[in-house]
Amino acid sequence: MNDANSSSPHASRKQPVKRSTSAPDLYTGEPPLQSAHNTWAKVKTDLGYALGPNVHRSWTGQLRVSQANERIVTLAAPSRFIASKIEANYADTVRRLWKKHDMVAPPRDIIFSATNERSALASPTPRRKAAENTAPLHTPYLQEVKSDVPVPADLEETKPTSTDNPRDRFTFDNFVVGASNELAFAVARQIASCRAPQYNPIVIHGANGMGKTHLLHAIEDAARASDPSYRVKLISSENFVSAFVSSVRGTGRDAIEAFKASLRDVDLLIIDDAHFIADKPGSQEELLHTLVSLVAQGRQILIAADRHPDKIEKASDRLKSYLSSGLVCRIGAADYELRLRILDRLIQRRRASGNPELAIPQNARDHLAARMNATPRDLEGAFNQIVAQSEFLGTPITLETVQDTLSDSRYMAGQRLTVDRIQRAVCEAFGLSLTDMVSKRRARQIARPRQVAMYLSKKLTKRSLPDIGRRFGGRDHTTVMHAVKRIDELRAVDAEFNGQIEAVEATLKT
Ligand SMILES: Nc1ncnc2c1ncn2[C@@H]1O[C@H](COP(=O)(O)OP(=O)(O)OP(=O)(O)O)[C@@H](O)[C@H]1O
Repeated sequence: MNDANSSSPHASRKQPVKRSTSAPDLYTGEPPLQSAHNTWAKVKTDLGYALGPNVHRSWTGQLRVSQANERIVTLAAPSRFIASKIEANYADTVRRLWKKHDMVAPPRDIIFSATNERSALASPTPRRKAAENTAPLHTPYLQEVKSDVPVPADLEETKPTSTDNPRDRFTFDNFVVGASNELAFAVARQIASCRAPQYNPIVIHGANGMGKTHLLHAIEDAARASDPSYRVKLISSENFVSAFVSSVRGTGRDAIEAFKASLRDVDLLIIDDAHFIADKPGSQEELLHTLVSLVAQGRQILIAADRHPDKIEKASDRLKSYLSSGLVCRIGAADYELRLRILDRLIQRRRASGNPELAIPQNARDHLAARMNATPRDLEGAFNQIVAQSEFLGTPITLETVQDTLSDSRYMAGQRLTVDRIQRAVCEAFGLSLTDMVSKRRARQIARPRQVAMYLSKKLTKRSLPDIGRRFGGRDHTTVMHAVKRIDELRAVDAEFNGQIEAVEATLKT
């Protein structure tokens, strides 16, 4: 469990641990290549949102994991041209998302190479072969922690530059503060000051893409900078679950004790995406014990989740009430003003990192901020799409190009709808709980709104009928088909009912 202690710089300095570069992942027990494939699958999904489907399909979507060891993951593109474009424009995003999905033991470097896709995927090539086949374009660090294991000479072609570090982006300075996030921001600054906890545990919640992970990383870095002896651990709940499960499956009590020690030997424990732990009772119990024990010792706990702890279905009542017992703060939707300021910050950053000439006229900015009434992540995705298009095609950004991109993209809130969002909107409109929505109950006042949600899911998302059925308590696709048909019929004959559905649709599109 060495990595679990890696948040203590002293620990790693005192006892440098030499490990085989092909050792299994300490938390999942998977071989590095398998682990990299799994992480890449998650990163790819996020890239589709972050960069937009078109950019992703043309560039990052063409990457494949070709090699991986504990420290270096090589992503291979079909050609050197594509690899170099990705390195120049999207590497930062790939590295940041990789770190997000592999918080516990991220590789130190991610390399973009041009290589023969098929042979690279067929099997991990020996090092010499890698030197022949791959042409790494860059080797930036994913984390500053130095390893005592020498980097293979063939992979140490170029040295990192400080601007390559994705963590540079997730700072307090880069976080734009507005009415919807000022409480979370103030709380984050307070936590990063490493003072004795005033509130404990602290929960920051908000919908996806609202900046929770950004704040968590900012806290982690600022706390370490302000007091290097302050031990901070930031872990996603997914990694918590994997680590816990492998410790339980590991060899005897030692593995479990090591797991516990790794999480309890900290001054600040930060857990991201806590809602993922919801339907895992064993992990929930362990998490609760960890939190109680740390709080009792005066250690600070910070949890991020996509909703208020009370609303995390399938979380135990004890966990919910414990999480709600400290300070709970919400990051709400960004208003127009905030979106405009985030956009300005994105422009500044792009100017500083490779495109000093970048110009977006005020009317195009206004349009972008006004239309992108979704999350900061969506705004960033649309911005990346517009800027990439202009950079690749060498055309200026104008109101028309922005309008064109937005109308032809999936960035608008209405097109990024999820079944979950639709279910929540319908529940709110029809005064029903989410538990009822996905329950087996067939009372009319529950079954009808459920049908409405199924109907809207079919109409407004790209999910298949079986997929939608699964998200409604494991129902069959024929049930969804029936719902779609029934709601269509009712809309045609019942104006009031039709009006209700139009109102829900309108809410979903704002
Ligand atoms: N207030 C803000 N100022 C500047 N950038 C922001 C702000 N809020 C979010 N962002 C940016 O939006 C993107 C998404 O943020 P982040 O990943 O932190 O969201 P999240 O709430 O953790 O989402 P998820 O729950 O899906 O993990 C990041 O690139 C982040 O830097």
